[in-house]
Amino acid sequence: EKFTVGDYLAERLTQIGIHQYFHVPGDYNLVLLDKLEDHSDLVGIGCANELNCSMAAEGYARANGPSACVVTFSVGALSAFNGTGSAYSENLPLILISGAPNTNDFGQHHILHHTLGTTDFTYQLEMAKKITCCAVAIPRAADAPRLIDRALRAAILARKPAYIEIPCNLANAACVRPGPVSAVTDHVMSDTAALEAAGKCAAEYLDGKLKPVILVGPKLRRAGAEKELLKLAEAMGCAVAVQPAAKGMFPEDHKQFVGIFWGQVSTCGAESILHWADAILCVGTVFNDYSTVGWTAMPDIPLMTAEIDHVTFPGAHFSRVRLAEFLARLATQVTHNDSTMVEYGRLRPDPVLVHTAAPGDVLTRKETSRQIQQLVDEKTTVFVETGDSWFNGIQLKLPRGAQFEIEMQWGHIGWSIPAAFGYSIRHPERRTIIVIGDGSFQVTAQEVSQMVRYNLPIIILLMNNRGYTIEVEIHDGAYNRIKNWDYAMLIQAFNSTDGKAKGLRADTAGELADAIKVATANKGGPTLIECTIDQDDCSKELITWGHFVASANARPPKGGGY
Ligand SMILES: Cc1ncc(Cn2nnc(CCOP(=O)(O)OP(=O)(O)O)c2C)c(N)n1
Ligand SMILES: [Mg+2]
Repeated sequence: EKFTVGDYLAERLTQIGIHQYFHVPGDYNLVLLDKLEDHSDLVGIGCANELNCSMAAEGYARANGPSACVVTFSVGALSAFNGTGSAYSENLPLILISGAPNTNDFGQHHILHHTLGTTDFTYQLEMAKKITCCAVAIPRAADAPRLIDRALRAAILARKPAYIEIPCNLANAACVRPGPVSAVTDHVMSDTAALEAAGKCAAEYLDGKLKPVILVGPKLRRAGAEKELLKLAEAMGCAVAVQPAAKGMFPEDHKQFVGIFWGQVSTCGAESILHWADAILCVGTVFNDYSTVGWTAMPDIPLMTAEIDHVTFPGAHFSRVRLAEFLARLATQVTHNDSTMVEYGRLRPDPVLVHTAAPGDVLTRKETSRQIQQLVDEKTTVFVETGDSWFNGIQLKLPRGAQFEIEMQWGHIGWSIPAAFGYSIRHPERRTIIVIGDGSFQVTAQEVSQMVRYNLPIIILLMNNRGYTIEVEIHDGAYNRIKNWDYAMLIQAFNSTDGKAKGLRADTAGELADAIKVATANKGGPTLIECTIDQDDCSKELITWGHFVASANARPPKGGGY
């Protein structure tokens, strides 16, 4: 049996830990899909469209590390670019694989279907170069091993997406078998001298401070350094705050957890201790306009930042220092200093009494959050979608083991439906819950049908506040109104004759409680619960945050702009 380029790719994908890949077929990738399907350790998962396919791969990557999305040329890839952009901005090694025109058509002035109708087919590779850390197009079968290995290795080292373009007549072309996978997966370890120096300098720097704290950012998990961070935090004994995009990356039941630091919309009084500190060790942090509440919550002291592959603090920079190794090294050298925890003990806000609505009460956002909170246990992963769901989700208390997924950097509405689907394909043993607004749901609703097909008991809490409320709070206009759907009924449509999904609607607190009982009992498929809440029932955090983001967007151009 001839070993081919498609077999080479299939073998490498399984070797780097991918066992399910997401695809939408098209005539430029059918032979390639045959090859991937032939591999005994690979399972192809079909999606309704390439946007959702790429977002499913993005969600799979959150659970697995590497992930793969296989699409057809141009009409497929350009939609998949959106999930690729999400993977880039969220630091996930998604491998975007696209079929491409027959090599005999290149340079022959042939006009081909699915292309722009010109004889230049290079535009897709050029675009892919901008949104990946490595983009390759295989020109001949002999080049396939070198180029495929280069792209996969780049993605794994950088935790960024890579792009591989395979002409439709090369997938089945003869190819050599791959060499040891360590050539692709072995990490570049820290430079020992740099690691040594960084640990020593950082320990001295922190020793010179009276009240150091740690701020955890979303790149911590991408660097695989959560365990080392926990050890360092316990060695220091200081307060640990978490950025909203990193929620769940430090245990919230830990005695040193002081809340989500998000400026004026922080939780548990985290901002009070961040502002009191005289040193902030920022681990994998991302300070963007949303996480700094329109630039109003940038810490105002010089920062010490530990990144995936370097460390900097006032007067120092150390390259080639891998985050996990740096944190482990520092934990052995740092002096215990719990001054910020002592102070936090005096600042910690009193626990808020959460009101329990009566069963007949009209359903509110707060009551919905209270009931969702009861669903979250150590085996639960909560996906929160762009919208007021961000603010409601951030308030959830995560028990040890509970996971939280959010897409605050890319912020593509609708991401959570396909992403949670992809995540759940990799972690069917976890309870996956999605908290999503009506506007976002309308973007990618089709992928609920894959949850039906694969009998995934995902619970979707659809917060129907009749429109784009997060946008209303930033800047309102008629464009923020949308057509309402019968969301519960839509789920019946996805069932057709054989599905096990349930679509429910809750107008009162009692109906929500009953619906949640039905959802947790429904093991054969997804359950969507449409929570009808008042259009103005949105979090005060969103309103506050919206004001600052709106004014950040409204800053006039420098020098009058002409
Ligand atoms: C792909 C994409 N297109 C447009 C936007 C802008 N945007 N951000 N949030 C929204 C509205 C979200 O509305 P919902 O999901 O209903 O959420 P809430 O009403 O805020 O609970 C838009 C239209 C976006 N974030 N992503
Ligand atoms: Mg809405």
